[in-house]
Amino acid sequence: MSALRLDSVSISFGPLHAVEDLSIQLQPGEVYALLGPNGAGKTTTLNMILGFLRPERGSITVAGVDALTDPLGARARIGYLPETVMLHPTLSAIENLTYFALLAGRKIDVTTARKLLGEAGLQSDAHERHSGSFSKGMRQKVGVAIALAKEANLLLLDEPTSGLDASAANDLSNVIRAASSRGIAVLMATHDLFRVKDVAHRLGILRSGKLVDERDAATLDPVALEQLYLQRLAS
Ligand SMILES: Nc1ncnc2c1ncn2[C@@H]1O[C@H](COP(=O)(O)OP(=O)(O)OP(=O)(O)O)[C@@H](O)[C@H]1O
Repeated sequence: MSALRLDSVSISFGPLHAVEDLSIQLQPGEVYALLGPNGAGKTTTLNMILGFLRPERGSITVAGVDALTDPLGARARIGYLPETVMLHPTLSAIENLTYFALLAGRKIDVTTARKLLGEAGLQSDAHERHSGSFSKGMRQKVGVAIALAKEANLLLLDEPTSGLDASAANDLSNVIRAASSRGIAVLMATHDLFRVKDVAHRLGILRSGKLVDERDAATLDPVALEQLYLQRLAS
């Protein structure tokens, strides 16, 4: 069974075709990078998978659950990392994680919380500090732990490395590889071509809401990937 399947999905905002006839399929453990310039439709695609937006046409299933007829069931199988992770500033990393995990229906103890934060790359001396003092990279690591806590079939990552330093971005690559090796599929919307080469198995290029190319990432070296990307945006 596919971890994610989009068949001929389309959505418009007034006269704008934000996503048109988009079909993508991810197998368990597969890491798929959705590339495209600003306004290409990447976030809109993630929002349709999450059930925040309803496509006008097409179908979406998450681990076999129809996301259009059962959006809550589909969302229960998704761990989502938004571009900007919002935490309660007066709560510690552990308290934020246990709180948001509970909202998602999972009760986790402190030992599990520490383990998840460690897997996400947050140093142990930050686990009990108030998150109000955290850098973007640290907040994002708590967000990763929250997404992992759901034990989802699919991780959706929106621009996961934007604004991160090289070390934090590398930590994120490790998290993605570990999730993939446990059979979790990962769909990430990104502009970060280096990260795509680093972790993705497959990539798709969106332009004006249409998938204009799809490749195995292993077939391209970083220079060829950049050339392909620029060509597809120009042609
Ligand atoms: N709620 C909305 N109402 C009207 N237009 C919208 C809405 N959401 C997105 N759009 C438009 O749909 C198009 C796709 O936007 P989207 O945010 O999906 O692009 P993106 O590829 O994620 O871009 P970025 O890389 O800048 O995040 C854009 O032209 C955007 O202005």
